[in-house]
Order: sequence, then C-alpha cells, then structure tokens
Amino acid sequence: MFAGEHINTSEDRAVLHVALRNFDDFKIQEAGADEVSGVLDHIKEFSEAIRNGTWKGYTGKTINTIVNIGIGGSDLGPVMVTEALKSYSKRDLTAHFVSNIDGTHIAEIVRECDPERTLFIIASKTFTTQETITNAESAREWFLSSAKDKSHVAKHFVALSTNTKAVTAFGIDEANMFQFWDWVGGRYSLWSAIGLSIALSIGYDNFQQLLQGAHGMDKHFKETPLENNLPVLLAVIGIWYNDFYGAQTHALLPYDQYLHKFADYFQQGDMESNGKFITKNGQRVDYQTGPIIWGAAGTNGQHSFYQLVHQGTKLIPADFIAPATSLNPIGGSKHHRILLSNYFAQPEALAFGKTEEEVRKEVGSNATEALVKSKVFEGNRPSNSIMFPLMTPRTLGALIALYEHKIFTQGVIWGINSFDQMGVELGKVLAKNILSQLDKPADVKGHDSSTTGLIHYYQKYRKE
Ligand SMILES: O=P(O)(O)OC[C@H]1O[C@@H](O)[C@H](O)[C@@H](O)[C@@H]1O
Repeated sequence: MFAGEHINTSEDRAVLHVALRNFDDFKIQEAGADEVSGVLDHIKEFSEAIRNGTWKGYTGKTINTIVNIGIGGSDLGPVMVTEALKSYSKRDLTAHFVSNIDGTHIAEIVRECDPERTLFIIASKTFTTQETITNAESAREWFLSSAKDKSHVAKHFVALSTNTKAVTAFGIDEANMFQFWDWVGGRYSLWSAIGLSIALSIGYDNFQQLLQGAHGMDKHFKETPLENNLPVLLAVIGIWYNDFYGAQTHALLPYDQYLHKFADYFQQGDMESNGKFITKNGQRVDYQTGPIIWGAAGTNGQHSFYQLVHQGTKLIPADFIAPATSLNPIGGSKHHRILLSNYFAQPEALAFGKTEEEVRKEVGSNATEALVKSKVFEGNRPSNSIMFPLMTPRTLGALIALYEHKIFTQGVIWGINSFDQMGVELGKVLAKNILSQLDKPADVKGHDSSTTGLIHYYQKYRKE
C-alpha cells in the first residue's frame, strides 16, 4: 500500500489514502500524489473565506449553512467526523448532509435553509451516482426558484470529485471544484477533498490536525513490530473470534456521544471492504471473511440490546471506546464518571460473568431453580477496550486510521481485495431497468412473480 503498488487488483489501482495525510514523510510514487498539497491549499483558502465571511452569497450575505450532498463514502465520513468534532465546530455555521434518494431527505433539509445563505457541496468521486446527482439537481432547482439567475449557482454550489467533465456539465465552475484521484477509495475519502465540509465546520487547522493524527497511526502501522502493532492486534483478535469461534458480528460501542455515528461509518468501512467471498486469485474462500459491524453510542445500548450480548446464544466480540476526559464536564464531570463506570463495568461483566454459586448466595434458598439459572452470566465474552485522553481532531484521526489499517490487515490475511465493491453493482443495474418499466403495467417484463406482483401493486395504488 505505502509503495503505491496497485493492490486494488480488480480495478488495477493503487490504494493511497495514506498519501492524503503524508506530510512529505513517505516517498509515494503515483500520479497525483504531488498534487495533494495544492488541493489542501484550495480547501484552506475556501474554508477560510466561507468562515470569515469574505465569500458572499448572491445577495451579498454571508454563508450560514452548508449542505453536503453525497452518499456512501461521500457522506458517511463527513457526517461521522463533523458529529465527532462538533465541540470544535463553528456553531453559527450549520452543517446538513443529504444522502438518501428519498425526496423526504432533501425536502426536509431545505426547509431549514435560506437560499441566500446556503452553500451546497456536491460530493461524488464519480459524479455519476444516481442519488447524488438527482439530489444535486433538486437542490439547484430549489435554489434557482429563489435566485432566478443561473449565474448565481457559482456562489452557492461547489463540487468534490475526480470527474471534471461531469462537474462542469452540471454547471459548476471548474474553479469551484476540489479534485481528488482514483487511488482514493470512497470509504477512505474523508481525508481528501471529500472532507471539505469537515474543514468548513471545524476550520482548516483542525482538519489538518485530523490528518496529522491519521498520519501518526500510519507511521505506527508501517514501522511497529507486529506484536505491538495496534491495527495488527485488532485485526488478529478479530480473526480469532470470527474464524475460530464462529462470531458473526462485531460491535462498536463508543462511550462518547460525539461518536454516535462511528458504527455507521465503519459499517461501510469494514463491510464494503471485507464483505467478499472471492480471493484476489478468484478462488471461493472456505473460511469466514468480514464480520457484520453494528453498534450504538453510550449507555443507550445497555437498556436495549446488551441483554443478548450478555446472555444470548451468540458470541459478540465488541470494542468499547471512550475518552478519559469529557468535553462537556457538566456537574463537575458527574455524567462522565457515571458513563465511564459503565464503560469499565461492561467488559468486566462480559469477561467474568456471574456463576450459579454467586447467584444462589444472592437470591437465597427460596428462589426457584429457573430463577437461579436465568440470573447466571456465563462470562468469557471477549471485548477490546480503547481509551484516549480527550476527543481531539488528532485523536480522532488516529482512531479512524487504526480501524482502516485493521480492516486492511484482515483483508490481507483473508487474501481478498478490500478495495473494490463489486457487490453493490447488481442492485443498481436491476433498479435502472425497473425504473424504465414503472409507468405502465404492460412495460413490466422479465421479472419473477414476486417482483412483478409488487410493481403491479405499486402501479395500482400510487397517486401520482
Ligand atoms: O462518491 P461516489 O462516486 O458518488 O460514490 C458513492 C458511493 O457509491 C457506492 O455505490 C459505493 O458502494 C461507495 O463505495 C461509494 O462511496
């Protein structure tokens, strides 16, 4: 990876998100790697102009709202990071994210926007993604219904993409396009121009700290012997439970409200990278590969799904993640001490459980056998605890890179290509075909009876 070899073999591409946060440290040979700092300068200049108010909208007002329109890797990273670093954000610059093709998403968000003061950021590596282009067109329509004049689009729309031709065809000025390169995978792109909404929200200096933190983890990963290498340790522990103990899922459980999108983010990061049954050589694997990633923040999960984690029939390895210090130490950090007491208690309970003997002592001799058994915790349920001093941009950068390299290491051990995503294509092709058949029942052809029946039902009941 660091050498720039085309390890994404199916697409014949290098995998160089590490080049986006390199700071001239590693020597990377790949076309575009020397353009990274130029794009960072562009991000710096633009984000400062928006934040300090020198960039004005079409009526001369400053921008107070940004709307990132993107999906998958062009959405989840910016969403997760802006939430995680909200404490560092410019509070009078509201950040919204539109991803879903469901018109409700954009409709509800533009309700909260003033066209004179809103900047739309169209984030798409390919600039062909159906959801993003459709949402971007609707945003432009909404904007022009107030601004009237197409020349005003330049003040309110920018693009983050590798596809200059499609961006200019959409009507966005090339000067307002932030470039990146095909060696940046979508789910590894928050470090690239796709991070513009992050830089706008937390400021360029903080964005750079995020990159520095990731670079620190890159160096650790590249230079540390395997037995002390954090991404490698996480990777092999994960493989141990996945491949040798039959664990189907892996839970990400941050005890930090700011990380409430962390599991969503790594659902794509991990499942799109390692959800594959074919090796790089084209063999079907006869072992398990990527786990199902899920999770939720804080103590909320304890009052819903932890029952199954503690006493269910499934083995669920989990990562518990927390900062030692809260950015909101209200009540003399009363909340944080309670939060952390839970953060410490849960892995302990999972590991050591409660024996039948202990339960008997607790419930007394009058308790029924069934009650005694229902209170036993078998224990021996595995978890990793990750703790850091304080949530800062630098720490978050390192934390994200830790998981990125964990996923990469697992992919290497499983012999799969963690950097393509062929599995998302079939559904897209079928949907395109179905879209062309939705108008008339007579057009619905070539499907199984269930699909045909469903489409006919829709055609019968739709209002418009
Ligand atoms: O940035 P783009 O080109 O619009 O792509 C968005 C997403 O599109 C999806 O189809 C891919 O599975 C993701 O990996 C990708 O992040």
